[in-house]
Amino acid sequence: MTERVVDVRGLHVTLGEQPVLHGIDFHVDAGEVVTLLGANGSGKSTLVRAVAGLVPAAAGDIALFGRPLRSFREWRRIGYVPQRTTAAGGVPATVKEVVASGRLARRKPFVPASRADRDAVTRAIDLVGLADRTNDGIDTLSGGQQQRALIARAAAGEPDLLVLDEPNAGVDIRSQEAFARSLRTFVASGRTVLLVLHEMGPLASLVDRAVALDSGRVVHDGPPPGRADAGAHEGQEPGRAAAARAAAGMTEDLTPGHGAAGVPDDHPHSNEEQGGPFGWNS
Ligand SMILES: Nc1ncnc2c1ncn2[C@@H]1O[C@H](COP(=O)(O)OP(=O)(O)OP(=O)(O)O)[C@@H](O)[C@H]1O
Repeated sequence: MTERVVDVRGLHVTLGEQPVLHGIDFHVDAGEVVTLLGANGSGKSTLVRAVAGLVPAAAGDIALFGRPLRSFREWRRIGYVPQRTTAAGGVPATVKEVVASGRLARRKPFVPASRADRDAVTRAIDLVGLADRTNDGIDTLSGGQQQRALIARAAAGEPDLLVLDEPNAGVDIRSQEAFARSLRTFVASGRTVLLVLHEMGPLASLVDRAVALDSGRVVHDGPPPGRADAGAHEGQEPGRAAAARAAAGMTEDLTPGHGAAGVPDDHPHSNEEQGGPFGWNS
């Protein structure tokens, strides 16, 4: 049976005085790539932050890898990349140092990095296509490259679930494509991804399922918008997805012509990169 990696039931979240999520039911199964979509302020970041244990639930339940959040301790199984932050942060650090910091949860305290730690860092840097920038200062990288370094930092911990909040926001198309390639390698090893997106862009062919939020409620859970079977999923009558999409304020960017339609043959689960050059299976 497929493992349920994220299981959210009846989740309510209130921030300050404001109710933000209103009874969210939502799940991610092992090996899935699930995207959260929706207009600004619909609650996407709040939902992933709740899943990452960063904001408390007012009501409802969240389970990770089959364990209730309150007793979940295996945080090293989760790599979380928050919404765009600068990787530099005023600290003079190289790409390698930033990425290596993502390995700390796997290391024993006060013991030098093992061969496995060093290899994991090298693989993560390769994964996001920054091998030629390994020893460069993080502040010399473009915004998109810094974002890739943060993704590599999350990947260095070899998580089973990668949670990414708008990894492509403000990122140049070259970095978006590099990220899509690295994500394809990551999911080819059966790992799981939950990500917030505004536009699917080069990631369209990787996404298995889209969950759209509108004002803190789920209004669509099924094939990504624009895909041929969208709206005919889980008993939804055709056309409902389009209505949900409109309600969620989604634009034509998510519709055919922007890559969401016509899923190419190189879908991750049948991908020639199976196992990957970076050893995600190891
Ligand atoms: N710390 C906070 N205190 C009070 N309200 C907040 C807080 N953080 C977010 N909100 C509100 O919660 C709602 C959902 O915000 P959230 O950031 O989750 O939406 P989003 O869908 O991720 O938006 P965006 O696409 O702009 O990032 C918004 O109305 C926002 O103003």
